[in-house]
Amino acid sequence: MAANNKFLPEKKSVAIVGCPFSGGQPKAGVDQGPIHLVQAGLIDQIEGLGYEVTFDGHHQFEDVSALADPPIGILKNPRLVSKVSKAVSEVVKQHASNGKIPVTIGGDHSLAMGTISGTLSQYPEAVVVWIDAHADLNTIETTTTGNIHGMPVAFLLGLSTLPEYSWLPSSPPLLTPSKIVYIGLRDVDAGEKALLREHGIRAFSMHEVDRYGIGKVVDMALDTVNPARDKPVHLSFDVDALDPSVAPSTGTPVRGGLTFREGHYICEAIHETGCLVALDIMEVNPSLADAASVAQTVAVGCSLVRSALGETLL
Ligand SMILES: NC(=[NH2+])NCCC[C@H](N)C(=O)O
Ligand SMILES: [Mn+2]
Ligand SMILES: [Mn+2]
Repeated sequence: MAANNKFLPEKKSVAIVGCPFSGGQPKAGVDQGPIHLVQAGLIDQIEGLGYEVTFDGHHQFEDVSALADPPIGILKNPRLVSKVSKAVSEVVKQHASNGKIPVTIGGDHSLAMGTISGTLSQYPEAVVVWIDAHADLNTIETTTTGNIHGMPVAFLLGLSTLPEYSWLPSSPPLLTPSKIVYIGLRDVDAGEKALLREHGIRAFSMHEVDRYGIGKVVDMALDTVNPARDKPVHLSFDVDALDPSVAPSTGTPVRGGLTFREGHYICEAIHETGCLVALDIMEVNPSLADAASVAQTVAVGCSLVRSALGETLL
């Protein structure tokens, strides 16, 4: 039985935002992630939890894919990523303003610029729980790859600004360092470590998961950003937070990740707060493994969504 939500109408409704987009990173296939998640029955599964589900088909990005888009510095596809995220931001805000929980299925994690800005424009007091092996905090100055999926948090915090991203407010930014917390980190670039320290951004790496256990880590993480459990929560879940043995088919796997249960526990515990207002499931790439591993990764994407929306074990 799903817990009552503190911010949403009693009639439970979810809007699926399907984002077949891969422009924030170089590997083909992550744009097929949302198609696989829907084909695996995600919508029926959410309806099975008692939600009314809106899904108007996957987002069509073709009008922007033909765009002339030379690199800015070493940033790849900078205009394309910006336009797509801006469109996603508007859709997410629209669904949120209608009292629905936007569940965005990616697609690469650059999309979180869109989803989180959409949530914050509807709920300015919302906090972000970011589950990832990576901090995705590189700025234009610190990125060594130029892949924008490693940079969305820096844009959201206003640490990176470009005229091409002027739709994203930077002074003041929508997101501030005290409103985001990370769980699952284990592959953080040197520049990102410096930024985490400099801005006092709270992060629970796999080291803390090992030391305290996931139950305590989620409590501590929520205590830092949402101590009274009275603020809306946006959960942005990169499936590479999970160990590659659990979610093998993703673009930047890193060993030593969350177990199946640790990942699902995070989603269950966020659901139990009654504060979840938006969810992202990102970086499922169905072309990077054998069929069984792809099916396993897609199934885990679906089950994380169900856990965050109130599926319980008993
Ligand atoms: N969303 C992701 N999987 N991000 C991986 C980022 C990897 C690396 N830190 C970079 O900046 O490129
Ligand atoms: Mn990641
Ligand atoms: Mn990520």
